[in-house]
Amino acid sequence: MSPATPALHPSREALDDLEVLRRGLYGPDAGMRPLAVPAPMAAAALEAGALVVEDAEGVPVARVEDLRAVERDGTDGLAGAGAAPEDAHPAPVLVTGRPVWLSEPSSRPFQHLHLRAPEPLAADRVVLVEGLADIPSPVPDGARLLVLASTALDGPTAGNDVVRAASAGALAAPGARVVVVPLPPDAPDRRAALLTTLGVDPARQPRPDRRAAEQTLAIVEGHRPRGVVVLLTGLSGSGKSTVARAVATRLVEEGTPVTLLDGDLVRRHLTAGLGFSAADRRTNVLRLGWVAAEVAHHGGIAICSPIAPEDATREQVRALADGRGARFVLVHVATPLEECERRDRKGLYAAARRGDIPDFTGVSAPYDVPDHPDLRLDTTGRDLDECADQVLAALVAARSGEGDRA
Ligand SMILES: Nc1ncnc2c1ncn2[C@@H]1O[C@H](COP(=O)(O)OS(=O)(=O)O)[C@@H](OP(=O)(O)O)[C@H]1O
Ligand SMILES: Nc1ncnc2c1ncn2[C@@H]1O[C@H](COP(=O)(O)OP(=O)(O)O)[C@@H](O)[C@H]1O
Repeated sequence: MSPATPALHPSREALDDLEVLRRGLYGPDAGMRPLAVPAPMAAAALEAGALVVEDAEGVPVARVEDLRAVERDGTDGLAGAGAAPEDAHPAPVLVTGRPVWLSEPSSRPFQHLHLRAPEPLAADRVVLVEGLADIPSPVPDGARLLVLASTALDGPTAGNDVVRAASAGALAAPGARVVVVPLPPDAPDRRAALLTTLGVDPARQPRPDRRAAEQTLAIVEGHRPRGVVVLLTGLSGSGKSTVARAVATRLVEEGTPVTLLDGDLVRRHLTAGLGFSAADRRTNVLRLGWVAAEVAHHGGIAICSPIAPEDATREQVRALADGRGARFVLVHVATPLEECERRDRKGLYAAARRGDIPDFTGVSAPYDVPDHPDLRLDTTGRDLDECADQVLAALVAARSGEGDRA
């Protein structure tokens, strides 16, 4: 029997690099950069001959075939092999291979601006933007603002600000356009390959007018409304994470901070070690609810997307939010089981039906349908933007007080 293929969750920089490689933006001959893999996982992966790379949401984005270990200088060999056997934390092993692309990576802020394929950018009009100070003021008409920065949902990243500011500048310049490439930092080789592919000569770039560049970014401060906890509950595959990410993305794009507590991510960090017994699920959802209520207590917006199968536990989360002076919005993502099972994005229903995953919600574990959610959303055949609009409307209503219950 062939050994199972281990799954790695690499750094955001490594995922960014894979995304740019996948789009062909480093040129046709570019290969994969080595990935740092914990030593025990590397040993298992090398034995299996392959490694699956998953993004932060657990979506498999690539399978690395023909796997081999490389030394830090790029030569073949088992990096870290010199670590003493008694070392509890042996150095990570660098591995590389041939990537076979799987699912599209999960969406993120400004994804619609990402360059998806090598494309001539009218080199004489390109302005390279690697930080706020590179954004000319005013932006020349017809400019192509090529932003080399990573954007992300999790936490304030400088990249989000840079893209927002570039977009603001481009709005005022007829014919100007912003394109984003999430180039990893400290990768001069990759930067050079990208610019060659796009036909951009950095030596011929205009010097940016650094005057008042930071002011390009309009930060709306003003009155701070009350915090909100949004709990999206529903079966696996119903669309909780996808809708939650879409809502969070909209908020980030308009400059509103948001904390996204996705079921899978929470289980990897905050509630690592818990299983899927009824008791463990309760603990999982309550811990998540507690953190969300803390975020909302300080005026923030927390969007949570666990299955949260028990009505009583969901009501406890409501009480936690109430207790911290925050508003609570319950969204039932009511996509029927048949549709969730048809989607089966992660292959879990098939495994549950085979009996490989016990206590699987909707198949072999219960789900209490909420009686009176603030919003019920069946995503079957629905446009994601419409679903996000509905959740946003409920969120905005709650934030402004309209959504309060007696
Ligand atoms: N037995 C079983 N039942 C349901 N789900 C399972 C199970 N085992 C693993 N998974 C995966 O875990 C994700 C659900 O975790 P949650 O923390 O949201 O569940 S719960 O609220 O504690 O019930 C769920 O993710 P989503 O598909 O995003 O909902 C599954 O990927
Ligand atoms: N309107 C929609 N809203 C959300 N997801 C949708 C919609 N239409 C189709 N889908 C698809 O359904 C799947 C939902 O998966 P996911 O968001 O991970 O669900 P969950 O987090 O509930 O397990 C994704 O593959 C998504 O592309």
